[in-house]
Amino acid sequence: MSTLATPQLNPEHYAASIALAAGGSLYLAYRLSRRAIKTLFPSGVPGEENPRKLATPYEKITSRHEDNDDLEGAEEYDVVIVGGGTAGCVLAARLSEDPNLKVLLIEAGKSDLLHLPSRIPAANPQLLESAVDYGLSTEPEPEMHNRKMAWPRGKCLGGCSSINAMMYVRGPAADYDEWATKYGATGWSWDDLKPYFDKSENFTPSKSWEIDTSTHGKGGPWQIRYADAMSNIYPSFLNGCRNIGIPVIKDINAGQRGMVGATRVQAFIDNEGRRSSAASAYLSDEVCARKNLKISVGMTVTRVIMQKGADGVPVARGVELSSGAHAAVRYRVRARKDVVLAAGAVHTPHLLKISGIGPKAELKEHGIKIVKDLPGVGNNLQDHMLIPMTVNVTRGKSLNWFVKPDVGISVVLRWLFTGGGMLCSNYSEAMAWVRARDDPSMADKIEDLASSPHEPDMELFSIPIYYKNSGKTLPVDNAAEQWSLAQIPLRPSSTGTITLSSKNPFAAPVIRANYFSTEQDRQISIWAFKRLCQLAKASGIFESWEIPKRADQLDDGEILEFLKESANTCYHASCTTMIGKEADRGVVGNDLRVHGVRGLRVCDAGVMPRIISGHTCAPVIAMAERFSDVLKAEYAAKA
Ligand SMILES: Cc1cc2nc3c(=O)[nH]c(=O)nc-3n(C[C@H](O)[C@H](O)[C@H](O)COP(=O)(O)OP(=O)(O)OC[C@H]3O[C@@H](n4cnc5c(N)ncnc54)[C@H](O)[C@@H]3O)c2cc1C
Repeated sequence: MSTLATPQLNPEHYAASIALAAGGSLYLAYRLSRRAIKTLFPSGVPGEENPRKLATPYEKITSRHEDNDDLEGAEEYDVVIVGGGTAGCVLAARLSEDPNLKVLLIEAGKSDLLHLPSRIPAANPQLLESAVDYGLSTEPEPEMHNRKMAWPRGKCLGGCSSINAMMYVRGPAADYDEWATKYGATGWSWDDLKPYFDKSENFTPSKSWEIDTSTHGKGGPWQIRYADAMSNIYPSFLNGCRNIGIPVIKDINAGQRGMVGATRVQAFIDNEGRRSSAASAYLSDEVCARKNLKISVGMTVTRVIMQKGADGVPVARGVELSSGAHAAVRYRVRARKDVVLAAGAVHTPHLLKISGIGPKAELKEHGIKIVKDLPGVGNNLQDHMLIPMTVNVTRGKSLNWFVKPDVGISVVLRWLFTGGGMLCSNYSEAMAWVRARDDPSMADKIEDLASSPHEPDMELFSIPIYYKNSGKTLPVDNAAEQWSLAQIPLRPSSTGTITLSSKNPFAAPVIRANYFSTEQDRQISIWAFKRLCQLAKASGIFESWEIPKRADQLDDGEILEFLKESANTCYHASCTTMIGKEADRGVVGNDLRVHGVRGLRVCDAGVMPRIISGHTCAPVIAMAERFSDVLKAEYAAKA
């Protein structure tokens, strides 16, 4: 009978193995805790909080300080960028690549790195109404049961890119071509912007969803990938799409013509499982160490200082800034070349008006000295809505379990130490781009407002969890398996306004979105609601209706009532300082120069001539990338 030989343990080898294992564990523990400590206590946080180091204290605030445009002795920069948000971070990083340009970036909030939830992808709903949100809301919306609707806007470095849902969507190529052909925005077509989408991007391919990566950028600062910690609902969403005739396509960002189909969502999340905001991507340690770039945080620009040039044309010579509404001292800086407003589609028109540039009647009403009567400022506000519904699905599908407090702690620790797990999810799994206008039942109800007869007018969108009140209301029942499906009407015909509540720069602007103010917008949303019902039922996991109950039995009137109650902004405010001719409500020209004044540019979501049929963050970044090159070339030509 043979016996198995027992391995002989050599005591020396044994000790060495134990030492190796202990050393390895210690090293791993060190690496893991270093990551956690670095995340909790970031070093190298960008931004100077002391204004005296960057600007010149000017005078005590008096009732007449607004009439004083004196910049004598003020600290000088070549370019002063107002707003360190999505566009502002890109501009600061790219312009300061030229060591001959002295650049100042001024941000009202502080660094996003100081606000941990901003780093955690799954914490994005918790950022709304937090310290990094301005906490704005609309006026009572007449067509939405007079609801005052919350309008989040990021107040920190990175701006909205530091608080948003991280969905990376470039938008249809035809939309950019429409900017150039229909709105005369020469230089902003797809072919003009495509190289800048690529330049900004560092795409990490996914093993679970392979795409042709040649249409993406590699080596840019902005980290893009598929969020890998997903529920198992997205295949059912795609299945439902297929079953109701929506094709599944691999990549929505490939720049193809005819961008209709369903797909998985790409996100700006880095390979450490953290949000890749415009600030974390562009304001790297290397960029922040540049001697020619200064970043002022916690300072609000209260007006642009305009002086008359020798030819009588108003010129932006600098800006005034303040640490808060009750601060006794204001500071000033001079801009030798340009002041660039990148304060976003809500605050840029606000600041222009406070600085005397806007519709004459409104400026007069608030007692503001008129520098330039420019009727387009703050008009033509365009936005998308997000309107969810929720269904109950079969077991083992939804992420409702994940927001239980006891589950939460282990999930947080996993993310903190390893950068993995459910906290890497932005809840945005899959989307479909469709054309309501192609449905024969809609032919006599709506116009085709898409940028071409092949591009989408509606987005359908999968959220693998109970979703209400922009995600702020948590699931009532963690054990329930629930799935939310949302519509985002991509081509709204309703437009709104941003106006002044007073000439106090710290007073919140007045927002009127005017959602659903056209029959077109109401009809297309009723159609999308019905389409989502079909999709849910065709998904293979549908059990029953949750919000609203009896969804598929509601008549059009009841559907409209539900939509009015449950719609929120999709946070895509745009077009308030659009590129275009002055006579057509345009505020800036193709070189983003404000009409009728010199030395003043705008670069943010406000300059879009028509809201993009997609999500707005990637377009803003690409536009800021291109505009940086435009400015650098212009300055070089004059040098
Ligand atoms: C909650 C939310 C979710 C979103 N989800 C997505 C998404 O998933 N995908 C997507 O593509 N888009 C999304 N968006 C939209 C997208 O993020 C924005 O359209 C885009 O980031 C806007 O960039 P911006 O540069 O125009 O403005 P912002 O990024 O808002 O930057 C403006 C900056 O200016 C600063 N500022 C304003 N006034 C002053 C002043 N007077 N002085 C100094 N600083 C000032 C602000 O504090 C802010 O930092 C979302 C937006 C929000 C709010």
